[in-house]
Amino acid sequence: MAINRATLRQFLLQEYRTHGVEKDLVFLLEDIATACREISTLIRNGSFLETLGTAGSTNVQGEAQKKLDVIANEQFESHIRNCSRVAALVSEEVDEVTWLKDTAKAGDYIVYFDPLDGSSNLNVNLSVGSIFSIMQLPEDAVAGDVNTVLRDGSFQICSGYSIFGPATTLVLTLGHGVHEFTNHLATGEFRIVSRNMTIPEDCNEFAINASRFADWDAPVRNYIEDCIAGQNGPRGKSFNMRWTASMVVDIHRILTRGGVFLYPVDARNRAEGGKLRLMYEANPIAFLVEQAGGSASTGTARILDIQPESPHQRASVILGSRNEVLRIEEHYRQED
Ligand SMILES: O=P(O)(O)OC[C@H]1O[C@](O)(COP(=O)(O)O)[C@@H](O)[C@@H]1O
Ligand SMILES: [Mg+2]
Ligand SMILES: [Mg+2]
Repeated sequence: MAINRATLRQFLLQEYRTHGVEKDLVFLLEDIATACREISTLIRNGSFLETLGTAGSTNVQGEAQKKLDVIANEQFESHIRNCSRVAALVSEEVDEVTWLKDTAKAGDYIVYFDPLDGSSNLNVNLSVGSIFSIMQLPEDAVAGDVNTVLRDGSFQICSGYSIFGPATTLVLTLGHGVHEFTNHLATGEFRIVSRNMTIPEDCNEFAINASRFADWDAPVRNYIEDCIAGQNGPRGKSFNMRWTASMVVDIHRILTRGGVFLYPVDARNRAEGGKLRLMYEANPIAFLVEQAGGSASTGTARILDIQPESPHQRASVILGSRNEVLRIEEHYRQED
């Protein structure tokens, strides 16, 4: 059966013609798509390749690395190296910034990535994914200087994620809306399945790890209690809850049918500044959410305005349907 859905390449070349997206970025995104396809196959065959266990090493976050965290990182790095315009890599699984060039030329790319998101779900056959963000080197860039890669999220020219679930999905933005592709198994090509994904302003579904209830600050507790109070409560409507422990999967649901996702700073993670990482989790997702008409906040500030101080810093993450995020920000204001 002929599939008259544009391939990723056809879509990207249209972006090149319509929005002047650089040809090098088109090729880089195709390399990243290939890495995602490879990772998806390695995960599906994990039981036979014996890659489902732990690697015996820890990353800069102090987390025990899964074998597939390391393998996925290698896949990303090896495919991204095909693009001669990439100057630096920032990965969740590598402590230092990886510089691919000795001299830094303004406009060259920096790729930030979480090679495997939701890794606690790996050996229980639940969906996981990868997240990436692309920025360009500033005029005053200095190769080898970590400050060169510490740009705030509004400098992103592209971000996206892939999900390795029932289908292998790729969702991305180049600053002109959010678009979803599915990997067509017979041809191995990513083909477009949804253009201009939009998050409804209102919703009745929240995603939060409720087991941390006792650690939440008052604004989050008050917001969730109001939701759980249901029809007879201050919200006058019932809410549903979902939590998959894979951020990409929770976000994909929100981009598809609305909702709000919270991983706030709380009493247990305050010392680290939160759980999720700014450069390769919060920023890329915030760019997608804003491009889809949603909001992305720390509770007190816009995530994309945060000036980073270190490549692996964490952030409070509250994002999704605009009116819910505004309501949560109002709870923080009242607290202040
Ligand atoms: O274990 P918790 O507290 O539910 O946290 C789950 C969160 O941690 C993460 O797994 C962190 O990402 P990594 O798997 O890339 O470290 C998110 O995907 C997810 O939203
Ligand atoms: Mg992650
Ligand atoms: Mg990860």
